[in-house]
Amino acid sequence: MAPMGIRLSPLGVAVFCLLGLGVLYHLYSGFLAGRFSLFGLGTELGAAGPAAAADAGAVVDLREMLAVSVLAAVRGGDEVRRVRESNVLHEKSKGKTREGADDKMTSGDVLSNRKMFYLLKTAFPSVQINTEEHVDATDKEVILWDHKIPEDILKEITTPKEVPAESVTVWIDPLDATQEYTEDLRKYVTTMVCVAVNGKPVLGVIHKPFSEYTAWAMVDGGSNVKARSSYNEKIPRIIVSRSHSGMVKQVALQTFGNQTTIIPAGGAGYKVLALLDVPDKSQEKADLYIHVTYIKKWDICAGNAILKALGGHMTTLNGEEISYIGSDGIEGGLLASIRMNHQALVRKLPDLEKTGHK
Ligand SMILES: Nc1ncnc2c1ncn2[C@@H]1O[C@H](COP(=O)(O)O)[C@@H](OP(=O)(O)O)[C@H]1O
Ligand SMILES: [Mg+2]
Repeated sequence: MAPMGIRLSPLGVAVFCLLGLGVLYHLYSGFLAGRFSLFGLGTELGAAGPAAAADAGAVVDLREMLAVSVLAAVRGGDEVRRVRESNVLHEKSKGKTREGADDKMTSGDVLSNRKMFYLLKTAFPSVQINTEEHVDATDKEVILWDHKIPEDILKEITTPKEVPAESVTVWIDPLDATQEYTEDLRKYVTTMVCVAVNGKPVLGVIHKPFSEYTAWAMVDGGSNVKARSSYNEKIPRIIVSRSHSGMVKQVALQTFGNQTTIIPAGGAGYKVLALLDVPDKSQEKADLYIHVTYIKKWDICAGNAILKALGGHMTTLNGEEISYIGSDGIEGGLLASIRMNHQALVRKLPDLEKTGHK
């Protein structure tokens, strides 16, 4: 304690205050410098790790994301086509599915993945991107987007649609129907991009590299594809997996009767397009898409977004909506329909857990 009777000099107090302010300034400017350097590193950290590393208040425009997603699907598709035409696929197995099928990968998957991932990551460094194939950080490719939004998108979606970057999850499937790709069944092959906002599918792109057809849609935005004018709800033609079918045929026939036509086909993207009015000649048409085995979110998110944008539905077989955040896969099978009473279809289907049809 200061002894009694000592008087504080006003000059001393002023010097003391100035020193204090200096210390505070020093500390605070260091903090700000740290913040700014983190912003500068946003791209680097974002590419290597979670989106949380980038700036927290960033927003992204979904219309721009759609433009880049279409470009990514087309560029990825160019790789898919180039590798197939070279006939050097470097096919290998990543492991087995739960049912014991080979989970295949080719150079087409890897090179398409690289193009698609880096195009999206460079344009939107702060968003979370989940992709089917491993991204090799040492084999980075910076592909710049020219910031041009194609006319057909501008015509349908007339205003920007901004959302917080941290609410966005992108799902990339660089080559859907890899099994069929290795068998040279080209019509089934697609590349897909999906954008989910808070786990809800909002933007979907499905591109067919061999017929150069692209379908895109944004929920509450617009689309370049539409539903067909009629569907057969009573005796539907049902499109199902040809290489991961499980008990799907039994489930379909048990639910809709023996008159029902079952169309085995490759690729989840192809099967969603089968429900729509697609001009591509190699595209079969169906009324329903059913899948009963485990499936990954990059296989289904784009189709889910497109169906939703057009007023259709994609749910688990129990009718539950699928959340596109968190785990990579879904357990409850898949039912996709459009212009039908989806919940009535769900009620018709047997409970797979009880019937042992899973
Ligand atoms: N039981 C399962 N386990 C893992 N992946 C599955 C699966 N059933 C389907 N898929 C994947 O879902 C996509 C569509 O399957 P299908 O053609 O059999 O309908 C394929 O994606 P990829 O080709 O992208 O791997 C396939 O690998
Ligand atoms: Mg797939």
